[in-house]
Amino acid sequence: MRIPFRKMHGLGNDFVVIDARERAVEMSARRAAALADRHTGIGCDQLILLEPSETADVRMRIFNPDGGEVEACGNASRAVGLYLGGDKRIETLGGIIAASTSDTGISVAMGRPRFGWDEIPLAYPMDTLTMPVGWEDLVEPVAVNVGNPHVIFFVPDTHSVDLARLGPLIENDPLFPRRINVNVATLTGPDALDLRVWERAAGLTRACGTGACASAIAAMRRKLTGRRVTVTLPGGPLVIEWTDADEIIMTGPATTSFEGSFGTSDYPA
Ligand SMILES: N[C@@H](CCC[C@H](N)C(=O)O)C(=O)O
Repeated sequence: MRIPFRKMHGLGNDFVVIDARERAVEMSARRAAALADRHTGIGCDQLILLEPSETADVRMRIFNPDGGEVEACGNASRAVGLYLGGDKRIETLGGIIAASTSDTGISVAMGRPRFGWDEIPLAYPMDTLTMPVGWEDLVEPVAVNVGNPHVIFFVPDTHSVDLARLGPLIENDPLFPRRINVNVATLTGPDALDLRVWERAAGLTRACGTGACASAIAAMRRKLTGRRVTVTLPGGPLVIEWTDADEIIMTGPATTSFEGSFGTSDYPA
């Protein structure tokens, strides 16, 4: 049997999107990891499975390239918004989010940020606005959960950080019982950040939508910026707003690259 898929990306953060709303597709960690493999599979940063939902218009399941299922993916949310069109409520493990398309791009209401040490989660209590921890030159980060867990370091220049080496050390530190996405951010203007992200289980990516949300919220909490910030990633910019209703709104592009199909016997569940 063959399963159709759509290859999409948001600012170069790329996805294999499988629409399983009409016909169920069994997804195991083994199958997700095999499909995501860039050498022997289709290749992607995350695999996205769309299923029927009882609480929203669609259920979006997100698998990292190691096959682990996770709570949130900002760039994939915009890609799914583009694919479905119009205004859609999307159920995720991190909560219900809402995507809408307009001339300026795709906006997603990503939910509320959480700051409690046990909501990140961290292994033990501490201040999440100025964490009393460090890894070499990366010190005193902010921790924010925007559906998934993030830690944000404000640095003088994101490009001078060896994120390929430090990212996995921090991601797998016992301080983070569910591991962590690692962000390094630089303030480049009154409401502008540069950002690079080491994604949990995916490594360095061209862009991370939830990383942009978490870093913008961290900058706002530290009073470095106003409540609407442009975050520029290696793949391009996203606009992040934190509304008075405590909702994070992310706006940016999404693109379809191509459509194809794979054989279930080539990628056993
Ligand atoms: N690329 C994503 C984040 C995907 C999930 C992340 N790797 C995690 O494990 O939490 C985004 O655009 O937000």
